[in-house]
Amino acid sequence: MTRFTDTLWSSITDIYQAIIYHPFNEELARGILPREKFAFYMQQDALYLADFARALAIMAGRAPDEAAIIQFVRFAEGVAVVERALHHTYFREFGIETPTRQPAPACFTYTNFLLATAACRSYEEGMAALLPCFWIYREVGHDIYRRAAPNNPYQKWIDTYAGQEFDEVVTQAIALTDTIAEQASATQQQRMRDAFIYSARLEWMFWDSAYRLEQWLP
Ligand SMILES: Cc1ncc(CO)c(N)n1
Ligand SMILES: Cc1ncsc1CCO
Repeated sequence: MTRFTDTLWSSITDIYQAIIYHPFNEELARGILPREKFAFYMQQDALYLADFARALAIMAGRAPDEAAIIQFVRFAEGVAVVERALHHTYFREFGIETPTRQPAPACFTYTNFLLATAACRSYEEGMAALLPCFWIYREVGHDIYRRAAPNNPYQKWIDTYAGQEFDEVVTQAIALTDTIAEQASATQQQRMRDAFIYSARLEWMFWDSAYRLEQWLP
């Protein structure tokens, strides 16, 4: 049986390919991504994850039953744990004492899309907007893990997203999305598809932004 989420994934295969072959991820896998670009990415990602956790917490407040409330609260907690472990390790390594407080355009666009969707659109759309954050990172993590150069300076990042723990969380997020979609109207399902695609595009933009060390103009 084809799950709703299978059709979501099929709709972003071109975006996913663009992500996998983006020079940021190619160079990260080969261990030759300039440290400056990874540091930029990490700083933006710290801002991103804080808002991602907020969006998950909003969804917890909107969830229709206890099981879903607990799921979203756990997701939010997991994000905070990863944020602390991963980012603080790399910040120490890069000698970053005060991480930036200024989101670059791609981060700003993405986090505000997630927060606005979680808060103001339907619960179904909120779920669909949040799903690529989980799912794309698992696939990218696995893909990079398979082709990663030995002694990769970014191995800890790769292991986080290629690991079993993250895999289990992502499987739960996909299952929850299918449960929500089963009860959704055709109109809501279409809105879920749209939200999923927007987030997938914004994922690509986030990596592209880091690769270009994107700044506000003006
Ligand atoms: C931009 C972005 N999307 C998704 C994840 C995975 O949670 C992350 N760390 N950063
Ligand atoms: C999606 C995601 N990103 C970092 S941790 C995590 C799972 C939170 O439980």
